[in-house]
Amino acid sequence: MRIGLIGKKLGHSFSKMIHEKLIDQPYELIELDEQQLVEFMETKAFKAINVTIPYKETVMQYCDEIDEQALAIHAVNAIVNRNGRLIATNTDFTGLMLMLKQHNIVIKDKCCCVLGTGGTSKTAQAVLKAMGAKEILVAGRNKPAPIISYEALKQHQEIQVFINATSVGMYPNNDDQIIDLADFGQLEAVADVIYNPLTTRLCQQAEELKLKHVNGLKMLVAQAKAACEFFHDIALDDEKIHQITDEIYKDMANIVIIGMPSSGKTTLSQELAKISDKRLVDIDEEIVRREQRTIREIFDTEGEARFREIETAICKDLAKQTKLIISCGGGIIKNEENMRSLAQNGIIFHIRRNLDALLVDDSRPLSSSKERLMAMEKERMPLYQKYSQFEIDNNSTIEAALKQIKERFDEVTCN
Ligand SMILES: Nc1ncnc2c1ncn2[C@@H]1O[C@H](COP(=O)(O)OP(=O)(O)OP(=O)(O)O)[C@@H](O)[C@H]1O
Ligand SMILES: O=C(O)C1=C[C@@H](O)[C@@H](O)[C@H](O)C1
Ligand SMILES: [Mg+2]
Repeated sequence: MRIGLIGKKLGHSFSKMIHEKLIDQPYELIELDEQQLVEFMETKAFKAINVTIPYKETVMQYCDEIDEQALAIHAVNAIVNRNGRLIATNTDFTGLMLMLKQHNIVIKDKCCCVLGTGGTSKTAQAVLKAMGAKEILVAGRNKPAPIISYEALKQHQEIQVFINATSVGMYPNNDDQIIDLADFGQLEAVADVIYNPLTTRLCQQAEELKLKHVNGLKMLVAQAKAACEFFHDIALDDEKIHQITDEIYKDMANIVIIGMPSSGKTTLSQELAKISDKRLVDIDEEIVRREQRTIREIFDTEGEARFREIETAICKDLAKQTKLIISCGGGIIKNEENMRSLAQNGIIFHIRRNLDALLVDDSRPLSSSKERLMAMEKERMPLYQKYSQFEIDNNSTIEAALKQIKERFDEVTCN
């Protein structure tokens, strides 16, 4: 009997990967159109299923028992077939609650606001209620009161916690952000249900403002863990949630390599690619490939400003992808926007090599003499440091630098 996830489009789902890490049992992604759904539910030819968009409400009519939470939310995401009886629950509820608790996001007696009015918003509202929120505000577009418009939200200075239950900021619209967190003086924490990108703009701003924040990957894993327990009637350790979230985070994350010209970025990126299953891309090479001309030609004919524009466009495009090793041009840090984009899915390593070892290169206008390199280092070093999570000393062997990168990468956890 089958176990898996049903939904309309499942190409991007992580559920198979997560469930197979939770328990040694096959888990299928089962795409169904509306017609196929009816047959699938009527024949009950499954042992247990998760349900995702757009069928979380539709499946309710086939269930024999639906628990209180799922009824209150009016959505089901997990169904188990017990001798022909379909028993249903909503583990998104459990997942979101676990995620908030594990990140010490206090809800009790707080004024909370859910962004969005769809199914996930209903789940979030139910969780906040169950966790004892003092007040639950809901913001949405073109909806009558009590839904608050995004424009009017600023008037609610009492908000302490936001939960983003919209898809604003989700791939491929990674630059979008639904509200400006700086408008809210009492704000303590932000939870975002989105997990692609790994860090949304909203979470990036929360980080800048030193607010507690958490992304949707943990919720996804936590709801899968609850579903797995429900399906197999077992109890799993909560620690599994952290462990699997971190594994997926590291698996998906890009490794971004920055540093001064000739500090060793390309060499180290190539070595890294040999020992990982991430795909190597070099932004400078990508520019040449897409533009069909050399960087020198772009500089000479259209100037540095135009080169930087092209670099930013390609950088943003690559930054949206996952599982890459991105070797950057030395000047990538000149534009803050580049670094914000790269940080959404990336772990950024700064390769540091002593000025004496850097190559003077006549053919490069910006590093054509020792003096120019020195001036460049003075200008850029604070930026390399500001934008990197880890600094890697590359003054010994390549192997030694590679070892540092591997060790630092192993330490990384999903926030
Ligand atoms: N630890 C090291 N030991 C010896 N040689 C090194 C070391 N690191 C880098 N190099 C050498 O320095 C030169 C520049 O390295 P590489 O091309 O990887 O740098 P880069 O940062 O990619 O430079 P660019 O800014 O041109 O892209 C290469 O010849 C490389 O072999
Ligand atoms: O994308 C997915 O794999 C899922 C998303 C949510 O709807 C979950 O409720 C569902 O169990 C799995
Ligand atoms: Mg290089």
